[in-house]
Amino acid sequence: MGKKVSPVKDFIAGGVGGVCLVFTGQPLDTIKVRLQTMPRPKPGEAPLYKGTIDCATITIKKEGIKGLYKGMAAPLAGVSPMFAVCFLGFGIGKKLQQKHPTDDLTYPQLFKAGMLSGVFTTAIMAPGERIKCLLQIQADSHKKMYDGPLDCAKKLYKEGGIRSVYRGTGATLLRDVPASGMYFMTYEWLQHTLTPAGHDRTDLSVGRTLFAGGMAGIFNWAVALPQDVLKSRYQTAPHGKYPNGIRDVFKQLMKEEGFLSLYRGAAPVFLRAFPANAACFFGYEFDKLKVLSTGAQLEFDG
Ligand SMILES: CC(=O)O[C@H](CC(=O)[O-])C[N+](C)(C)C
Repeated sequence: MGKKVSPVKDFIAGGVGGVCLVFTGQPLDTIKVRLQTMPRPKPGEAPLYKGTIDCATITIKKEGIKGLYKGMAAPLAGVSPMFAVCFLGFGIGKKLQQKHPTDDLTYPQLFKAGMLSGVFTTAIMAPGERIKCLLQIQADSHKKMYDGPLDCAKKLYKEGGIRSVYRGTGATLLRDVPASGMYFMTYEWLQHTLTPAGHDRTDLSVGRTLFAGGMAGIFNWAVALPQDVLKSRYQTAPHGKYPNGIRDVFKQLMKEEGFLSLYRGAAPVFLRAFPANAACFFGYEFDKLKVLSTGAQLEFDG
């Protein structure tokens, strides 16, 4: 028999998990976006970055450690509500499929609940990612385009209204709907598999919780990476460069850089995925336990 689903507890604990994820994952996220969006070298020219370590070294040399934390204000401000909504969406997705509040769900049902969570988060994720990516690729120079997330949002709005702020929404959905399905299904599957017989999931050790969370992140990105490359390119391109959206980005990538370019940034993505998501689920479970143990009346029975 499963536990009663409480989307409100999920909302609060998800927010805490999101903050843990940003602090742990931001430097490798910056490297990922820089590798994904660097200009293609002309024949005979060296690429801007040769790989993950080269990108990290150049960034630290030119901009200091703070260069790796560039654009963090946007995900920090957005990620807490985003992960709160993400876990809330998953909770609602589960609830919608249960006939009885303590019913266990099958793995395909958990996948579907995860996909619903991906739809929920896109409203916050799409503009957050647009601003974050633009700030992350902005090298430290005197000719900075954007003076922080708010300035960036204002300038995008001035340039093309709300459509510009939300550029990349389709790509974000294409990435996060299947990825979130995978994320939550893997986490629940591993939690179930790692729980010793006769014990409850809440008894799971910290190490096993970290492992399940980290692996959920790896599975998430195994599904999300190609769409993420398209999204990063599209969201950081100059206005009007890709009139047909990510279809144009895809055609250009296939023509000029080949299929493997869809996996650009794989090293920092997978290096980040495990620790960042282990931290996220740790924050989530820890906070959920705290909320449960304080006996807070947060059940959502509607
Ligand atoms: C693409 C993304 O944001 O993935 C999240 C995990 C991570 O590594 O940032 C998970 N989720 C899509 C469920 C929000």
